[in-house]
Amino acid sequence: MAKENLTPSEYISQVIEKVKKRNPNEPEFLQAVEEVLNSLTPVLEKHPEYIEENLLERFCEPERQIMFRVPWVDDEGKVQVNRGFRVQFNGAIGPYKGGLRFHPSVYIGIIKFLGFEQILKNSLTGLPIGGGKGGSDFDPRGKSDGEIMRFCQSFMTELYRHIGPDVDVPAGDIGVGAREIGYLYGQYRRIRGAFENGVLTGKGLSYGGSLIRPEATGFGVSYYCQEMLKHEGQSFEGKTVAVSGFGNVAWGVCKKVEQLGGKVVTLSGPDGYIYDPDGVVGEKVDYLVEMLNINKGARVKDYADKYGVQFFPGEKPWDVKVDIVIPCAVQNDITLEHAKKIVANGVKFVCEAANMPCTNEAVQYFLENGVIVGPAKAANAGGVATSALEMSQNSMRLSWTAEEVDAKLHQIMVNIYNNCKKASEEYGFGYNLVAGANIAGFIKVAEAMHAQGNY
Ligand SMILES: N=C(CCC(=O)O)C(=O)O
Repeated sequence: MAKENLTPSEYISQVIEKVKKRNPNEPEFLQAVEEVLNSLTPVLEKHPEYIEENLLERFCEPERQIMFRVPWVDDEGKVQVNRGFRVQFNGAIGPYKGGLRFHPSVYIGIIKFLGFEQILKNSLTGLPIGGGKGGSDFDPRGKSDGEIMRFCQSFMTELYRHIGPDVDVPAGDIGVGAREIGYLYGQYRRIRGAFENGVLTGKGLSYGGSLIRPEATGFGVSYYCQEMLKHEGQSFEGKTVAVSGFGNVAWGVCKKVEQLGGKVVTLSGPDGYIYDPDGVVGEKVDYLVEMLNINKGARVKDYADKYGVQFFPGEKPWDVKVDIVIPCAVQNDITLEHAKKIVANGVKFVCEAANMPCTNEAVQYFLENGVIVGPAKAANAGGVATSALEMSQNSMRLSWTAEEVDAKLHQIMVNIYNNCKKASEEYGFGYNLVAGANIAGFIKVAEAMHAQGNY
């Protein structure tokens, strides 16, 4: 059928079928695409030209997918080989921008789901940044500092030819923290022969990093969740929060939730979860920073042993009766079964801090049962937004204070929340932040793609 004869929903179904066929065995990428496209029918009703110019199929196909070999030498002198990726998904509104994930689970499908989400997330920040993502199946856990450095140097020896401050600006994600960014940037500068510190974000303060960037994702999701609570006439004051993960994002959430009057009572890792009824507060939040050093092979059980709290081996924290759930670990952390337990516990707020932490079935169940869901592409945009603020500081060759950056971050998150709410209402979804985020994020990119011609 010619495109112009398709209804919006027929066109969306056709695009989803093509994405399935073109990207077999990439379930996470397909999950991300279906979740977004199924919100866009009213947008296509308003913009039939997007069907005529097949904009949606272009939106779901990365502009560029780069894959490369990463050989490196371990401490025993043996040559190891990993695979590196960079997906430059959509550059219509700015240079590609997105993290690097170093984790054994990484394959092209993971990078494409992350890159696809990043397009909409970066658009929602209101800042001029396109969507991209990269990484490797390299496992940093248990590696020495020297092995991490040699891997990063080899990874950048390939990646540098594809990136630049106005081309593609990588940053951290799972397994890539300030240390890795430092080694990556050092190799980039050595090869490029130019300072160009705007090429990576999450840098150390001594060479152009931004204050608040380490805390930004956790702070941002807390600000977004605060707006969700305000809409119901509530606040974090006296609230208990269940968090999964115990990395950088969880740390920022613990710190900001405490500042806002609440307390996080669970943390989780691959080994299980802890329950601390007194809350992960005060110096216990600082201990999280120590645990962040993955080289120590840190386990969340270490927290339970240190503070004498309950540890539940091999389990997830979704049985715990709390007021708010904020998943900060990995994709598909909350399944439909978990969602049923969370609803049965009377939880009314789920705010996604990790990327795609709930299955589509879990999100649907939450929405059907009166739970307010803050979607990851909106709620966890504080990290990349602060990365863009780092880029701004680098371009101007100046540094803002922590208070200035935190205030800008807070305002960005309030704007994102308001735009999600407004888009949802305007396009007939009522108060549905999930649909609103997809619509608000898509509209700006679609307008830019339309204006730039149908390539
Ligand atoms: N890992 C990040 C941050 C990416 C960035 O700061 O460019 C994300 O937005 O998922």
